[in-house]
Amino acid sequence: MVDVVIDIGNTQMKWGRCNPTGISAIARLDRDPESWQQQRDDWELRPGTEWWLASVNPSFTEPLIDWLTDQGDVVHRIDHFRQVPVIVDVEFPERVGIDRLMNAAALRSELQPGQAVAIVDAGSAITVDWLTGDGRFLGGAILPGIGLMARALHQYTAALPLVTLHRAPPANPGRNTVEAIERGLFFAARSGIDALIRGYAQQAESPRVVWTGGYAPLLAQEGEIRPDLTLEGIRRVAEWNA
Ligand SMILES: Nc1ncnc2c1ncn2[C@@H]1O[C@H](COP(=O)(O)OP(=O)(O)O)[C@@H](O)[C@H]1O
Ligand SMILES: CC(C)(COP(=O)(O)O)[C@@H](O)C(=O)NCCC(=O)O
Ligand SMILES: [K+]
Repeated sequence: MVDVVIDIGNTQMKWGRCNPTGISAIARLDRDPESWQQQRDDWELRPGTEWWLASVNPSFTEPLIDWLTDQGDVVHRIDHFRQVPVIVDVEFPERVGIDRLMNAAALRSELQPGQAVAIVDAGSAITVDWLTGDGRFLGGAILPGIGLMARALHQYTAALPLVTLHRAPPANPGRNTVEAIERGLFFAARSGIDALIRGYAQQAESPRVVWTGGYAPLLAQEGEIRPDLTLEGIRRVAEWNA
């Protein structure tokens, strides 16, 4: 059974309540067990609930697994590329973040021969990955996410404030420090992603572009936003492995 899927990233964990055909509800949670209890109650989960979990952040994961086990639940982990129905064509398949492979798994059944997919996951880090039309994951790029860049600028300089990016800034020159940082954060991310997709595309037909992650709505231009892409990949891999 696949009752709930969990995607544990470096900033947040996402829970997806599953029904036989897909994900019917999503919750974003932090490290606080009280919020887990609240969500478990809201979804009326009973002891024996089966959870399928993929994580890139062990410090988040162990306390959650202990807590779920204490509730009488069953936790299955997806933590190996061999559980995933894509060919992982990189130097060290076992080192690829499992979230990146879950995104690829989510798209596996939608692939069209000859049409590659660029997968942009904009969370704590940004990943820009390449999945061929015949289901090969070819790797990609990892760059700092917007929040991470903002914190780095603040933490490693004397004068720069911590800036939160709420909306896409225009490309005119910023007339104060905050405006200047907003432009820097946004265009570093967007232009980097653009350049990568264009670069990859020189080797193939122009790709389909699929966006996910907390910052996808801010950054996405062409292509589709799929907020639950990673959870959907976990659900599919869980169904294959259950
Ligand atoms: N609608 C949103 N819901 C949740 N997080 C959001 C949203 N919009 C932007 N964010 C930001 O996205 C980040 C989390 O993105 P996410 O993809 O969940 O990261 P990760 O997988 O690395 O934990 C947070 O820093 C949060 O500030
Ligand atoms: C690149 C990541 C940090 C992204 O994590 P996220 O931003 O989703 O929290 C994660 O996929 C990871 O830890 N990867 C391991 C190295 C690799 O993918 O090659
Ligand atoms: K990410």
